[in-house]
Amino acid sequence: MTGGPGAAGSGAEPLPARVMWSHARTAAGLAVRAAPQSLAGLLALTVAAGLAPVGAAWLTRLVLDGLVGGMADRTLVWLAGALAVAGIATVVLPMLSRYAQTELGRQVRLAAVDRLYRALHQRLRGLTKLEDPPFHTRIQLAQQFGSSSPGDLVTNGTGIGRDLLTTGGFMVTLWVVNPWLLLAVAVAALPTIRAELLLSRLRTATMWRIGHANRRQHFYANLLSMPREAKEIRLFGLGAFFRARMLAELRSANADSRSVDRRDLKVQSMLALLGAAVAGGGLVWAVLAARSGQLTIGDVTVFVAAVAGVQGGLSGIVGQFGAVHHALMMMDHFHVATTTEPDLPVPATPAPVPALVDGIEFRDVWFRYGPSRPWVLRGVNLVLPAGQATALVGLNGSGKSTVVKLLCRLYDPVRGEIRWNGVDLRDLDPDELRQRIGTVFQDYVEYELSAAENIGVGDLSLLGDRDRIEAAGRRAGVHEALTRLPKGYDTMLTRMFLEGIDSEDADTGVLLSGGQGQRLALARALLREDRDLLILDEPSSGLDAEAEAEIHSQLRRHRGNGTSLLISHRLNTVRDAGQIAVLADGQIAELGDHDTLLAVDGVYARLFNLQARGYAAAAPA
Ligand SMILES: Nc1ncnc2c1ncn2[C@@H]1O[C@H](COP(=O)(O)OP(=O)(O)OP(=O)(O)O)[C@@H](O)[C@H]1O
Repeated sequence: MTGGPGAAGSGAEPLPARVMWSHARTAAGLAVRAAPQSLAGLLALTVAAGLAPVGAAWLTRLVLDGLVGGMADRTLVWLAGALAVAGIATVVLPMLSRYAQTELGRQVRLAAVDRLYRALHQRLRGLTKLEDPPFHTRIQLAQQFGSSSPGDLVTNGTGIGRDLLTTGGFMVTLWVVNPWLLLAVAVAALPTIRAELLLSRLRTATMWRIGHANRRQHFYANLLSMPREAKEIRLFGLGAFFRARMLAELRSANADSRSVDRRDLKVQSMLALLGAAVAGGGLVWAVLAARSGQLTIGDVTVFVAAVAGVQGGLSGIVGQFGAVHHALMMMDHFHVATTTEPDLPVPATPAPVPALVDGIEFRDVWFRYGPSRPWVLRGVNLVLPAGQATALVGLNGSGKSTVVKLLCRLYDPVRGEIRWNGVDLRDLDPDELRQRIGTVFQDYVEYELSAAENIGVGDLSLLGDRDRIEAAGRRAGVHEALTRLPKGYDTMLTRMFLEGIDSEDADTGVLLSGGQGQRLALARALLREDRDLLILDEPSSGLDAEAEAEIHSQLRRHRGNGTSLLISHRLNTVRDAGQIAVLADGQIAELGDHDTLLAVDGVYARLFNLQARGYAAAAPA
């Protein structure tokens, strides 16, 4: 769904003229807002550059006819001087306008990229659309538009303006010399225009198809070059397998673009031949006409210049029109991405997010990841009381992380509601809600930033507060490890992206161990420890048993009466939680504290006893 005009459904079919115009206006609006002065300067240069060749041709004619016809020396000198100036302008003005085009293109590109990412950030506040493959391809094509097409639009758009002026001027010239030739040149240009439009559509449809192949190709290319994946790729001997898949994607993309290039070549060659035939015929006529005295020498030169000028101008216009058409079709992806309906509806005046005094209630919550996907949650009823730790346990795939994502309002329930202190999450602004939550996600991110920044991004207002960052590092049990790094907390946690530090020095960037990385993510969440809700989705799965016990006792001590949701498969780490909820078959199957659930002798008791027996069996006799 889109918010504005047009936008082809699949992204591959031609766009109606109305939509094209609308996109052209949007592009012009971008340029006007991005750099009004550069745009005004470029327009002035374009007019001058467009008319300079016509002026030079007419002056040449006057000079030549003046020479042959015995014009006064003084007038001839003036004309020759003017011709010299026009000649210089013909050479210099295109260079200046190219510079101005590039500069304006840069500024429009900046504005386009800003608009795209601002829109993505403001409209896509959940995950649904980002996880939708066709929309994701749209975003990629919109990014592609943002990085090159604004410049193309400026260059080709003003190029068309310049060539229109030049062509118009030479057409008038041809009209004066021989109207029939003007007609022949114009008619010869018509198939060119039609062919360019068709080719442009073909190119855009091909890019859409290639977009999918390119994404897969990049995925395989990354697999083959990223250190994280390298272990498995080497161990399982997957290099040749993934390389073959990558090359297959590349070959299919190549085949697609090759077929368009071939059609391009065929059509362009035919059109060039047609143009050459018209020009050649015109030249023969002009020579014969000069011989019979119908044309002067000046007429012949201006005629030759005009035929070349009109043909060059028309083919320039048509070629650039094709490029503009293509950029506007690409702009459709930009338009769709920047005007897409928000994935999380937010009321015009969202309710203020109240402090969590009572708790959070799941009321008959149903959820699935798409209309054709199976239900993950089938009527979950659960209260997370304020001031208490709730543990959520269940088998793999039972929906625990889904509950976390719903709590953070990364999706809305399909049915039912989640109430934060009595207010439906749908009535709240997701950003404000998230301000009140600290989370360690199961698939936490290790940013390619310094260790301090990796913790600091948990609360941007504390990014420069080294004391708070180190305190969080201490509580997450990662402080010692971080201080031992080559540059302490300022060490970059990457070996890939060493900007601003000594890339020659291997010690300047490091990779943390899995457990250390997890502690770092925990420290990031702990920076938000004073928030109303702390969610820990398997925060200690990578930690050794001692560290895990230590972290949980730290959390209990520091959180005190805070509200938290803990998810863990190691049930001994959640046995102290105020209540334990067991998620099974999309519902809360059991609820109570550890002792109650053991007494119930259900799923929890079975899992707990299984783990306990495992530890007992492993212990030395
Ligand atoms: N983004 C997604 N798109 C589609 N399906 C998803 C997505 N995320 C999870 N699922 C599916 O939803 C179900 C529940 O997944 P979820 O991650 O919530 O389970 P979990 O209880 O946290 O599992 P685990 O214990 O393995 O972490 C699974 O069947 C999973 O395949």
